[in-house]
Amino acid sequence: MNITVIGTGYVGLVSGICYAELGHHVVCVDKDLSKVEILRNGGIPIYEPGLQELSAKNTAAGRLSFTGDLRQAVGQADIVIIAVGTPSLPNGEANLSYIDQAAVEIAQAMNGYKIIAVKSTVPVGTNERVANLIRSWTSERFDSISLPEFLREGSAVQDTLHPDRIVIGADSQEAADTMAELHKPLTDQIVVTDIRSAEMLKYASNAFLATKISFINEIANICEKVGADVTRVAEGMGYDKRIGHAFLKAGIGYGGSCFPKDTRALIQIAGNVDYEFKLLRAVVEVNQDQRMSVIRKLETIFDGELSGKTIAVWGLAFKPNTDDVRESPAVEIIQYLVRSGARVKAYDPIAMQNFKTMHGDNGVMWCDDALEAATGADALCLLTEWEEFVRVDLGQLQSLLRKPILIDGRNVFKEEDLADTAFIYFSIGRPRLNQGIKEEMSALNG
Ligand SMILES: NC(=O)c1ccc[n+]([C@@H]2O[C@H](COP(=O)([O-])OP(=O)(O)OC[C@H]3O[C@@H](n4cnc5c(N)ncnc54)[C@H](O)[C@@H]3O)[C@@H](O)[C@H]2O)c1
Ligand SMILES: O=c1ccn([C@@H]2O[C@H](COP(=O)(O)OP(=O)(O)O[C@H]3O[C@H](CO)[C@@H](O)[C@H](O)[C@H]3O)[C@@H](O)[C@H]2O)c(=O)[nH]1
Repeated sequence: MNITVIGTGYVGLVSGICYAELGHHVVCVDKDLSKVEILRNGGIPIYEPGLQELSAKNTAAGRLSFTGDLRQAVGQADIVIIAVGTPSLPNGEANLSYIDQAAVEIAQAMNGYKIIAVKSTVPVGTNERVANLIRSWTSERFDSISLPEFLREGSAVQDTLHPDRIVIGADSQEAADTMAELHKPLTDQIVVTDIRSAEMLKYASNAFLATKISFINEIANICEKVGADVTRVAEGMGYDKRIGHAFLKAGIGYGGSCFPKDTRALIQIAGNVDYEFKLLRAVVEVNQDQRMSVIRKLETIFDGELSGKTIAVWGLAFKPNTDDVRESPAVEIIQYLVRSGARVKAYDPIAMQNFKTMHGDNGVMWCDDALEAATGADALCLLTEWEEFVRVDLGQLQSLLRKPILIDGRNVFKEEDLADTAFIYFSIGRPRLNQGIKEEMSALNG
């Protein structure tokens, strides 16, 4: 098959490279020519484990190429996949301007029958909108396919080559069969449905996972008050096959380019048909508040006074193994600390440059390694569970901090890790591990 993918963000790039890996001829198009340049030179504009090697292999095999020339790339395609961004508008609705623009550009480049698949996450009805737009520009035949993507950043290659399922929304049996054939080497679990159900299925999946996270975070908050351990609670719950272990890790809430925007968009999708999605509104509200749990703990420790304190921050990415800082909890936490007059020393193994580019310097002191950030700090907040943080020598860390205060926003340390240390340690929903009772704090503050 000749496949053209529009957009070389996470989804376009990873899926394009993986279709090439399956033996298809793939052209990835981006209007951002600086990305095309990086890709053509063998680079990858995002940090995603395993992607560079796969890209190099398939480019060398002559199956994969990158271009800014959408017209030519569409002209030679049997299947065109739209994978452009659908960011939030100020009211939470999905911004469809990139989708619309891509649709018009595809229409103008049509030179015969093609399948046009939308991989971007789009509100119900968007595939029809795309089809109508294309029809208004060209009389060439085409079939629309909704092809929602379920990859996770940080494990995107694995997720794409070994997906739990492929969802194909179609109103043409022939086009659905072609798409099923294309994805057959990846999984037997291919769900073929109508287009609107496929569009809804994507939002429902993300909203459900976000709900699990907010649920366990609320359980964690109650655990803190009643003396229970949320990690044991989640473990025990997870053995129930109807519940499962996944997405029950309590922490500082979900971030990233998908859950926050897609939960907001689904609330709007419901609102547009006069349905108030009360449960999802609460999920979003809980998530927003959860970010502040780190701040609340710091304020308790320092008697409400963060001004003049030096706070080390470990982790800026919204999760490990990615350089993505879009809607990362670290953004609001750092901004709050800076506003409160604290001096912030921050470190992330991969995401520091992205953070500076997107959110500016913020008066933060950027550090070259984790221990440099911790040195001389009055407290350390761990916000992303990067492996190098999990493996830190806690004895050495303790000796470098001015005060041995550790706020673990991701519950990475266990009781035995802390046993021989004098850390004043706070995590999420594990009050028995919260070392550092009020008297110790008074002594420290005094
Ligand atoms: N990031 C993820 O992990 C993920 C996973 C599943 C689904 N999604 C969904 O996939 C979509 C894309 O997400 P992303 O994170 O890959 O996006 P992104 O914003 O990182 O990248 C989109 C790319 O498309 C390019 N683009 C926009 N309009 C174009 C046009 N007309 N012609 C050529 N290129 C164009 C942009 O320059 C950009 O490089 C979104 O709807 C998102 O919700 C994302
Ligand atoms: O138990 C958990 C699991 C995740 N998270 C947080 O949730 C966010 C999202 O994590 P994850 O889902 O792993 O990352 P994404 O790359 O955003 O992937 C989600 O969003 C994508 C875009 O729609 C979908 O394709 C994926 O299926 C969906 O998992 C991160 O901030 C995590 O720290 C938790 O707090 N607790």
